[in-house]
Amino acid sequence: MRKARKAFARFWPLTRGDRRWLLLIIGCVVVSALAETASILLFADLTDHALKAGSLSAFWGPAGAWLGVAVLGALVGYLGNSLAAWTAERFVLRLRAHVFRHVQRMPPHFFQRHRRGDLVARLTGDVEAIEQMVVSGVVGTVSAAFSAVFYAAAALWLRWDLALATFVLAPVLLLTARRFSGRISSAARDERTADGALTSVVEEALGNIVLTQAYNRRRDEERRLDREARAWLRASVRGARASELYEQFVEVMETLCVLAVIGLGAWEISQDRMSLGDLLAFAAFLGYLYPPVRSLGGLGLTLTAATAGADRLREVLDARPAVTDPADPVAPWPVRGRVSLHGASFRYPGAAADSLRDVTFTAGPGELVLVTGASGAGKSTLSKLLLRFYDPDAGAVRLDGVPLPDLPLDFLRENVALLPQETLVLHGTVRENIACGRPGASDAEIERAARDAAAHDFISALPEGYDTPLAPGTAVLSGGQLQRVAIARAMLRAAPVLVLDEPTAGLDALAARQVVRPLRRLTAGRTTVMITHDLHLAPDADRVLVVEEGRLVESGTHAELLARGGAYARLHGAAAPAAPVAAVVEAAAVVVPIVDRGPAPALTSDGTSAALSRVWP
Ligand SMILES: Nc1ncnc2c1ncn2[C@@H]1O[C@H](COP(=O)(O)OP(=O)(O)OP(=O)(O)O)[C@@H](O)[C@H]1O
Repeated sequence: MRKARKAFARFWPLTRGDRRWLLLIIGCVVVSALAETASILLFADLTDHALKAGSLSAFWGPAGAWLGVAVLGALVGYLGNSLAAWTAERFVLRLRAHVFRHVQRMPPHFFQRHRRGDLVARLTGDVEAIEQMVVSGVVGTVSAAFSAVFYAAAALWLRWDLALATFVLAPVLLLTARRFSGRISSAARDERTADGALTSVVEEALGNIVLTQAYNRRRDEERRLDREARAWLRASVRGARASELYEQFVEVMETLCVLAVIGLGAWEISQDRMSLGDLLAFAAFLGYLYPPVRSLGGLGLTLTAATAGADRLREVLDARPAVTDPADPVAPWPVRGRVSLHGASFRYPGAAADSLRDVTFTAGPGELVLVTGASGAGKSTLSKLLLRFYDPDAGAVRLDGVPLPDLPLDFLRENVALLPQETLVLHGTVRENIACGRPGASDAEIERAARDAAAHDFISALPEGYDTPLAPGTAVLSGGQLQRVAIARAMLRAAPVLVLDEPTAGLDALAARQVVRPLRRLTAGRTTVMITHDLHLAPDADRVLVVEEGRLVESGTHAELLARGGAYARLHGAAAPAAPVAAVVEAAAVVVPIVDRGPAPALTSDGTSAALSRVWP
């Protein structure tokens, strides 16, 4: 119960703005309960004066009043119930937006540690479970409490001694509900967790469909789904059984009570101490009294089920973003594009070792700095510090000499553009995918960016041109074409600083070559930090930095570092076998005009023969 109170206190503030509607709903509930009480009393009147006496003239008065009360009750009930549904859905909308806003600010490692499907389940099922507690729960409890009080008062007014005799049932109902709530709560928690796991399996299997089909993993995925579905089934059946057992127990108790009332009533009538109308009205009040008492008893059950959802949402909401906007930000200025790291060290939360150690370097306006190193050396981590996905644990990262934590995040990311390793596609047309670099850009600007990115020709050749719809995971464009769309997006952004994370990764030699020229155009005149294994771009760089196990071990031009014969020379030597092929492709491209021939083929084992076969078909 303490947990439920805590969960309630956490989410109740989100009803701000709707509380007057909640009051109105409760008002409607009270009027409805009053109308119901009045109609039962009118029914008693009709029984005693019209039915028993067989008098039609005694019928019209109470019948008219009953109809009036019924119509009023119906109108108010309709208004209250519609308002309640509207308020509940608004709450769900607001809570989901709140959680989504929070999740969107989470650092990259959060998404590596939470399964996507589980996050989806939290944003859907768990959000609704909390609504059951906070909005429907409050309305339900208040209305049940009011109804119970009215019907109990009416029963007491009719025959207080009979009423008291039947009220002994209430504590029995409440105690039973308490006993059941533990069982239902644990089943609800298991069900919510299983729901998250189930969504994750479906999401992961569909996301990996190529791997699943190519490696005949369909049976394994089906087995995984079956395992999670069975866990869900077990929890859900366990919960349903406990609820059903409780319901049926209450049902039997109520029957016992009604029988007792009829027995006592028959005896009272035989002694002439009660009229038939009064007995029927009394039985009706009891009949009306049980559902609200039952729902008050069941409130604990709803609360425990909702608490399970609240726990899962709290876990997400309590995760703190790695970085936040400064309380007192530096005023924006026209950025020149000098980025620097000063003794920066960084360890991912929960990791055993530093991913970057004491890294210092500066990239001046217009410079191209290439960062290379073995896999896992810490290159991508460097890009995360430059974009301020994380702050370093020691040292500082600066833009034009200003520490990044002093800048508004939006301003920083307007001025430092990232071209990430994976080509990211938004749900929208090709035009919208480019325009998101600078919302509000004109069609002419979008087309100019596409031309500069060598993307205009293949976009125009698409059946719907710039209006071709794209979506994450769809294969309308090849990897190289998508990369050029991403370059066009970055062109449009026109940020003074660019961070390119492996811009040619995952592309075959020909596709890689097709993005080199657009990349050169993109980086011209901007400060560029290019993270890459592809050392063919190194001679173009003003400086090459070599990272090894999180440390900056070498810095200099391509020629200087080769002459030094150190880490860079070793990396260059390791990359050497690919060089002649790339050179051949480059040379061939001068003779054979490069045209887009549809999606790039998958990389061959040596990453080269596919490219060659496309140049010399
Ligand atoms: N979320 C994370 N939590 C813990 N450790 C991480 C996380 N992300 C990366 N690391 C670790 O940090 C180190 C540097 O990783 P990083 O991705 O920066 O390497 P990289 O040089 O870009 O590698 P690659 O060239 O393969 O992309 C690695 O040892 C990696 O295991």
